[in-house]
Amino acid sequence: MSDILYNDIPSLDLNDFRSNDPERKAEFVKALGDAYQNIGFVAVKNHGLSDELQEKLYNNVKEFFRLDDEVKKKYERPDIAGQRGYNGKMKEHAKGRNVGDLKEFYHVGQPNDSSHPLTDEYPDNVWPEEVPEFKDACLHAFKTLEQAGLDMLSAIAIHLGLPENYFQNKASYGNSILRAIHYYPITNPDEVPDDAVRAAEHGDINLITLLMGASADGLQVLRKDGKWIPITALPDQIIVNVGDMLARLTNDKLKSTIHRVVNPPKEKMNTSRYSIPFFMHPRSEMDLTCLESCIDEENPKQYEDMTAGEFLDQRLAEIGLKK
Ligand SMILES: O=C(O)CCC(=O)C(=O)O
Ligand SMILES: [Fe+2]
Repeated sequence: MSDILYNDIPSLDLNDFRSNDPERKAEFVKALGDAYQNIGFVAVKNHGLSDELQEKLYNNVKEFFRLDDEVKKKYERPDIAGQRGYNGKMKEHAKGRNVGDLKEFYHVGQPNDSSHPLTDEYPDNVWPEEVPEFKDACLHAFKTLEQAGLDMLSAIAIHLGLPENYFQNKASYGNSILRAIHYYPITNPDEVPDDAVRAAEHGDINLITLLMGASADGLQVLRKDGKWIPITALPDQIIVNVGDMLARLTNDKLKSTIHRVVNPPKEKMNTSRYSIPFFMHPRSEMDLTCLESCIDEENPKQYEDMTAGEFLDQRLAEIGLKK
């Protein structure tokens, strides 16, 4: 299985897993496990986000990014490493790089829930007063993607031989982030640094990422033979990929595959691209120590023991968001 070179990422139907038909469920888990041990990415339909919700979300996100930079800057929160609110152009760079990405983005985190004991762990969300429906659309998408993510993690747990509910109390009400990204138009390509790109190659930090909007050109994944494969999701699919936290926990049995967003050709540099990833994080206290079942003579332990919170802090410093 691990020798296969995919030309495209596998497509799955989340309703197969959500059905009570043991055969459909088992086939879903098998296909997911095979894909995650190989290329680390799948495309998934029946994720629960309706067309109406996606349209409402994108309309509000576009309206926000159309505001003047001076207005958007009111919503910056450098004191919390930009983990809520607006992050300006070229602020973030991939680990190991100095040049910032050609993007601006807005972070929405776990909403406060006074009935939850962890509510004080999370900073308050920031909402733009100029776009009144932004809040409602983001929170609705957050909760829908969180549920889809929990279902994906149940399937991953089964694949790993863990109890189906292994991730539930670790990843429900976790430190997840919905990130609305605007890859802004470049009117004068000569003005940006030669090596600046929309999103330089990177692995995601979190457990899994659920990505809305990969139907637009630009996203590519690095296949293990070194070839970049363009991702072309259908409009009714989201992309779900393994992040570095899940790779750590599984001692790289599940692959956090390097990916990037390339610039359009010069004549199209003055166009926008939007995407909305949901970075599914566990609660900060989750222990990411490699699972014993993923360590053997052929696969010696790759990572030191760390909690999710410690790993996140380390990475935020490495990508320029935390000083
Ligand atoms: O914009 C995309 O299609 C992907 C973005 C991404 O990889 C990220 O934000 O981690
Ligand atoms: Fe990413």
